[in-house]
Formats: sequence, C-alpha cells, structure tokens
Amino acid sequence: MMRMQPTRPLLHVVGLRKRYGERDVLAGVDFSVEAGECVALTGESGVGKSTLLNCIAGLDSASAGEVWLGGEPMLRLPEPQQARLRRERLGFVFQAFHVLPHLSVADNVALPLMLLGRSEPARVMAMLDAVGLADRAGSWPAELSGGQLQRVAIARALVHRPPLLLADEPTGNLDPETATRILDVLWQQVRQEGAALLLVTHSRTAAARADRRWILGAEGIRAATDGAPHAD
Ligand SMILES: Nc1ncnc2c1ncn2[C@@H]1O[C@H](COP(=O)(O)OP(=O)(O)OP(=O)(O)O)[C@@H](O)[C@H]1O
Repeated sequence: MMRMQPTRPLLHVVGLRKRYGERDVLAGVDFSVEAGECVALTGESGVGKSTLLNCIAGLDSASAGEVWLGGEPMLRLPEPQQARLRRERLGFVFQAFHVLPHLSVADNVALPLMLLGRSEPARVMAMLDAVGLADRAGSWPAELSGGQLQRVAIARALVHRPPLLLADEPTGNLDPETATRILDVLWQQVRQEGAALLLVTHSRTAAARADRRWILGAEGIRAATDGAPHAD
C-alpha cells in the first residue's frame, strides 16, 4: 500500500531563542509558514521582528532552536551547506536595502543569479520592469532615490524565484501608489510561483492582504485580532 507523505511546511521554526548578553530578545518562538501563503508579522518596535528574520536568514546566529527550511534543519547543517541552501531558497528584502554601491542597478538585481552560477539577463530586465525601473538598469545606486533603491532590493530578492521570501518593512520608504505596486509584485511571487512570504510590516494595508496576521510579543507569536494596532 502506498503511504501518503505528510505535507511539510516550507518554513518551520521551533523554539527559536536569541539572547543579547543577559537579555532574551526571542524567548522560544514557534511557527510554520506553508508554501503559497503570506504571513504578516507585526509587533512593537524593538520586540525582535528583524532579529527573527535575521536568525532565519542566517545573518544572525540563534542562541537555541531550529529553523527547518524545505525540510532541512538549517542550524544543524555545516556552514557551507547552510550558505548554499540560503542562496537557493531565500530572498530577503532588508529594512536598509543593502544595495551595493559599486554595481549598476541591473548587476545588483542579477547578483543572486550570479551567485548560483546563472546568467538570465531577460529575467533581470523583467524584474526591473515589474518594479518600474526598466529605464534605470544602467544607473548607479547613488543616482537613485530611497524608494527606488528599495525597489532594486525587491527585484533582487525575487529574481531567482526563491521559495521563501523574507521582507522587513518592504514598503516603509515608498509612497502609497508605489507601495501597492511593490506589494503586487511580492504577491505575484506568492500566488503564481507558490512562494511563501513572511512579511514584517506596520502597514495595515499590507497586513490586510496577508493570509494570516501575527503579532510578535515577549511571550512569542500570537494571531492578530481585528482590533490589533497598525500604523499605515
Ligand atoms: N547586535 C545587538 N546587540 C544587542 N542588542 C541588539 C542587537 N541587535 C538588536 N538588539 C536589540 O534587540 C531588540 C530587538 O531588535 P529588532 O531590531 O529585532 O526589533 P524590531 O521588532 O525589528 O524593531 P523595529 O520595528 O523598530 O524595526 C532591540 O531591543 C534591540 O536593541
């Protein structure tokens, strides 16, 4: 008889803990995100949302716990294997975009593909087009506004079609119209490509589009109720 495989969440975080000195910023966080769903995460400033994303992405080291990504226990793997899986499976939109100043806009967007040994100029242009920057491919980051840099960062996070997207306030620097356009691009990745999106946001509009809404507090993650505070 054929045995059905239980479906595994794309991202499964178990008992994730982060201490800075004597202080627990994350005191055992547990949650899962399925492929094809968007989860919005909110919470007071300083509660640890960026720390949580950074620990999932391996930019910060967790003090305890495990991050299962596509069934792989990331924190238990040797560093080179962790790095390879992250390059393949993760797209990260940082709060401070981290666009590299010595690369053109197009080369910044192409970076994740390059690190995977792929050259897909048409895909790079399609992503630049999707974020409204097709005419800035040859520009230098110093010639762009903050909102434009944010859009470069979003195109770069999506270009290699990662199954997991982590976005830290991706619409924070954008006017409402551009913010809507950027959310459309992120959602397209979720709905059409089946990616999972973990979106840290204070924006009520952005959170309203998510499949699930969570709040990170000192006691861990809980579901947001309709009256949960949001700024826009
Ligand atoms: N390298 C560090 N050393 C010590 N404490 C740190 C470090 N990085 C972050 N923290 C502390 O960890 C806590 C969580 O910070 P984090 O940036 O994750 O919060 P956040 O919820 O993302 O806040 P915001 O909404 O303002 O971006 C803060 O109190 C911060 O001061």
